[in-house]
Amino acid sequence: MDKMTLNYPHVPLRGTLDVPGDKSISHRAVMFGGIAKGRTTVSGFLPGEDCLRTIECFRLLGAEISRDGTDLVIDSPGIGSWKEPEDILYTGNSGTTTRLMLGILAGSGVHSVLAGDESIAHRPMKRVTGPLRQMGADIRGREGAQYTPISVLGGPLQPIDYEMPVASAQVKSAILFASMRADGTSVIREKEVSRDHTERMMRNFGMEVGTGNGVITLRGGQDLVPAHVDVPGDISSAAFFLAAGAMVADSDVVLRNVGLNPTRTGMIDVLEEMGADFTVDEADSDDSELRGTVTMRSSALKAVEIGGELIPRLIDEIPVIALLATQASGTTVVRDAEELRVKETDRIAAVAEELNKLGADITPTEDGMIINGPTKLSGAVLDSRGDHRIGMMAAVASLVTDGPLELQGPGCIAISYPEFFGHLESLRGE
Ligand SMILES: O=C(O)C1=C[C@@H](OP(=O)(O)O)[C@@H](O)[C@H](O)C1
Ligand SMILES: C=C(OP(=O)(O)O)C(=O)O
Repeated sequence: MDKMTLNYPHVPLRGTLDVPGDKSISHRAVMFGGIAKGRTTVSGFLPGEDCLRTIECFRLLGAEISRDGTDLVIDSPGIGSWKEPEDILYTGNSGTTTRLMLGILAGSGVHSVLAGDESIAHRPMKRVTGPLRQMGADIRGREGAQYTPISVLGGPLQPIDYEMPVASAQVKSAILFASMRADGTSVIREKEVSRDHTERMMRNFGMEVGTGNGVITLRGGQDLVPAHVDVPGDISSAAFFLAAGAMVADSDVVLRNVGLNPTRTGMIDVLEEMGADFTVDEADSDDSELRGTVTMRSSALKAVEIGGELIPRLIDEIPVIALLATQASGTTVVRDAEELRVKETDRIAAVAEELNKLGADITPTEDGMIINGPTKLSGAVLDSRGDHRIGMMAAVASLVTDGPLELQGPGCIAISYPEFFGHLESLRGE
């Protein structure tokens, strides 16, 4: 297994970073570009492993995808003229690819089989295959289509009126993609609003979609007009350096091009409540996805309570927020976050067990964790468990440990942030 020794505690972080492209938006740009007939171009695309899996799926379906300088160019015959893939659609470690492709393929004209890595094979899929079957989709898979491998025989679909049982943009987006091909108008009702990149991108590609008060309405059969997508930086990647800048003494970090879609900025709200010293400057843009520069300086931090509607707005940031809480004074409580148990790893167990090896005081609960701070952290051997966000949390933890930290399995970080270690070194002045 790959491993590395991180031995740079307590050095102030200083400098400016351009945050790499948003993973959720990069996936969706390829998906809309692959569905629409004609040429779609994408700037700021994230070349992370998960997004590359999405590209490979669309190549097998007959889209030509190439690079033109820094832009990604997608030439597609359109969903109506896809070819039947000659191989399985391999989704790797990517839940977003797996779940959204299910919704897209359900209303296509092809037969396909989806499978991913060992982590994907244990992530629940019935949350998607259930409503898709209600729409008439022909889907088969392991344990009643709960787990991959899953096969989809694309065909005609009926519209659905669906109340979301979990706050999940992946479930919502899969149903929206299927609804695009359904014969009639579908309605999706969310109790807690999840990231809305799919809805925004539908408008980008010339579609009409109704949104407001947690209700999304979409008429099936609309034409897509290929478009240009300008992907903002990923706030979920920026989160690691926002946390590092806030907790490593004497730091001053400028993060440019951070995506500021309000359905994603829960961490900004939490940093404010913790007493972090930062400014946000929104950039002028006529794009539907807000973006801007965040400047973070280190300061004393205090504990927070995190739960309810905030959770979907910061779900992927909870590992690094937990690390931050180990350096804040007081007891931080995270609740309503049981979804963390079905991510790439069980992130409640992984965060508590790994950070406690450094001397943190974290008690896992059914739906979150209780973190007592501040605690002094000391170097130890941590394991990413193949989960990119746990790997990056551990690497950022090494900035505040006494003594070196050995990280086992750092390679998975390329899933969402291939430039992570280069960026970390540049902030340390190397
Ligand atoms: O739609 C998306 O792009 C994502 C939605 C979230 O998952 P859920 O929909 O399972 O909450 C998030 O954790 C994941 O990293 C990306
Ligand atoms: C949960 C994540 O991604 P996915 O569900 O696409 O694997 C993540 O990036 O933290």
